[in-house]
This record gives sequence, C-alpha cells and structure tokens, in this order.
Amino acid sequence: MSKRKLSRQQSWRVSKIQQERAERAAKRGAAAEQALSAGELGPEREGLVIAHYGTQVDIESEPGHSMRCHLRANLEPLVTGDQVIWCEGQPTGVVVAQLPRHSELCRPDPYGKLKPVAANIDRIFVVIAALPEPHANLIDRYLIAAEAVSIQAVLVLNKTDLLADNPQLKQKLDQLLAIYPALGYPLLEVSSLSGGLEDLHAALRDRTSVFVGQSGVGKSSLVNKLLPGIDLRVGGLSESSHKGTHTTTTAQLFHLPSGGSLIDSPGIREFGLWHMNRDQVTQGFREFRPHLGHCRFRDCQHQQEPGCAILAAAEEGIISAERLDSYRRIIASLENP
Ligand SMILES: Nc1nc2c(ncn2[C@@H]2O[C@H](COP(=O)(O)OP(=O)(O)OP(=O)(O)O)[C@@H](O)[C@H]2O)c(=O)[nH]1
Ligand SMILES: [Zn+2]
Repeated sequence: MSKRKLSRQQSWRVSKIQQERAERAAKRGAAAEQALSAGELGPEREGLVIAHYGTQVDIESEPGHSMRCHLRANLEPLVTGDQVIWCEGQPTGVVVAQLPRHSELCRPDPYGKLKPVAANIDRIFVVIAALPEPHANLIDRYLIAAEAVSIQAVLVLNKTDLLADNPQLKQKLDQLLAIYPALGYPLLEVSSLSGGLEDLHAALRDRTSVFVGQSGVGKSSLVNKLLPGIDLRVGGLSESSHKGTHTTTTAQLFHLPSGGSLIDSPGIREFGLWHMNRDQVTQGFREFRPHLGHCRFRDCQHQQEPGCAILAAAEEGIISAERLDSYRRIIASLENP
C-alpha cells in the first residue's frame, strides 16, 4: 500500500514539474511571439550563438556585433556554437530556427543521459604539460571522450620550456607521446611562457575548437596568449550579470585574432573526466575497432580469454602494450562497467 501511495505522490510531483516546465517555456516564448506578431523585427538572417544565458542567447551575424535574443517558444534549447536563423529586434532579437549541428560536445546529466553543451566543434585540444607530468591513462580518457562525440582530438604538450634542462623528462615524455601521432592524434609542442605558438595558431585557424585538460596544465595561460586582452580569470566566463536577469553563461565563443574560434567555459574544460561505460571505453580506443567482434566469445572482456582478437593484435604488436594496459586500467576504474 505504501508503495502505491508513494508512486501516486511521485507521479503527482512529476506532472507538477512538467507543468512548471511548460509554463516556463511558454513565458520564455511569449516575448518572442509578441515581437514576431507585432512585425517589429528585421529580416530573417543566419547567425551564430556566441554565448548562452539560460533563457537567452547572444547571436552574431558579423564578428564583433552581437545581439541578445529570445527564443521562439517551440525551439529546442540552443547551445553556444549553434547556427541559427534570427531576426534583429529592439531591445532584443528573436531566434526563429536552429540549423542542423555537425557535431555536439556532450556531457552526461545527473541521470547519465548525454546533453549537448556546445555545438559545431571541429577539434578538441587536449592540453597536457611537462609538469604536472602526464599519464597515458588520463590522456586516453580524454581521447575516449572525444571519440564518443566523434570530434577530432589534438594533443598539446605545453610548458616545453621546462624540458630544455631536463633531458630525462624529455625522453620520458617523447616515449609516452610517440604513439599518438601514429594513431591519428596530432601532437603539438608549445610553451605559453616562451612563445612558439605558431603551430597552435595554424591548427586553430578556420575551425571552432575547445581546450580541455587537467588543472594546472596552462589552459588559461594559453588562452590568454591566444586572446590578448581577455583575462579569463577575471573575464567572468562563469558568471556575469546583465540587466537584472539571472545570467550564468554556460559557454562563450571567442574569435581568435590569428583565425578560428574558441569556445570556452569551466564546464567544457572538465570534458572527459565524467563517467563513461565499458562500451564507450572499448570503442574509444580507435585502433581496437577493426578487431572488435572477432573474439571467440561474444561477451569477451579482452582480459585473458582464449581467442581474444584484441590480445592477439597486442601480441602481434598491432595494438601497443601501453594502450592495452591503459585500457585495462580505465575499465578497472569504472564504477559500473
Ligand atoms: N614553465 C611554464 N609554466 C607555465 C606555462 N604555461 C602555464 N604555466 C604555469 O602553470 C600554472 C598553471 O597555469 P594555468 O594557465 O592557470 O593552468 P590551467 O590549465 O588554466 O589551470 P586551471 O585554471 O586550474 O584549469 C601557472 O603557474 C602558469 O604560470 C608554460 O608554458 N611554461
Ligand atoms: Zn576479446
């Protein structure tokens, strides 16, 4: 009986939440619909979401000129990087349609469902540094996460200035990182302190990118170098207030003076460190894919089963011992594999 009572209570709560959600959506859309029906808006044009403030977005059609916009009531939530159709208005414009996304950077919500946090990203730059010393395991976690959203990852080794008088560390890092370009992940060596960012400039040009990586590897230092004049620590990326509305920006798009765009937010920087399941991890080792499905046992865990195609490939040297070791460690660290 108590079970029935509970479920009735639960369903009442669910419908109440749904009703509140619908009311909020209606309220949000009302301003947009009013402006549309009043015919006070400019012509429809294409634009880009460069910032996102919960119920409103900043849209830009020419770099450097943006306008705060409401969304039409029937629109799916937008994220930074979305291409849209919008109309200028006073004081705010209206987004009338969302154009298809070619990629989505997603993170799981509290229920494990992947939710987009940025759109149309071309490249994920995984920043590592000479110090704190990188580990294969962590690098591979980032790469798996990039594979899960089908976005090309690029490794950026920062703080190479520290290697000049530490040949031992340099040798260790060279050994650790040698495999990645062979797997199709370009490796850029940079120093945000002593310059030498030309390769990075070139890799960012004509694309939309994000920087991800562990704390302390120098992401802010790099971004501050790439975007002179914007101090990320004081730039209010995570929070800014605009005319009385509650405004927490989830992600902001910056145009780089040397070409290309960067989408950045504290949430995006944490990309890759959240939960993944066994399947995502296995698929995320891109050199495993041609061998998957060829093991003797359909539920092979690629640990020590006879007839395992992954182990056979490792023995033949097609899969590196380091990557196999990293795979096992990541699988072992999963809470619910
Ligand atoms: N030697 C050297 N130090 C650097 C370089 N880039 C950054 N640092 C230092 O590394 C430390 C961390 O740099 P941040 O830019 O704050 O690192 P971050 O990745 O943004 O860290 P979080 O904000 O915690 O995510 C700072 O003390 C920087 O001065 C570099 O190229 N060489
Ligand atoms: Zn197997």
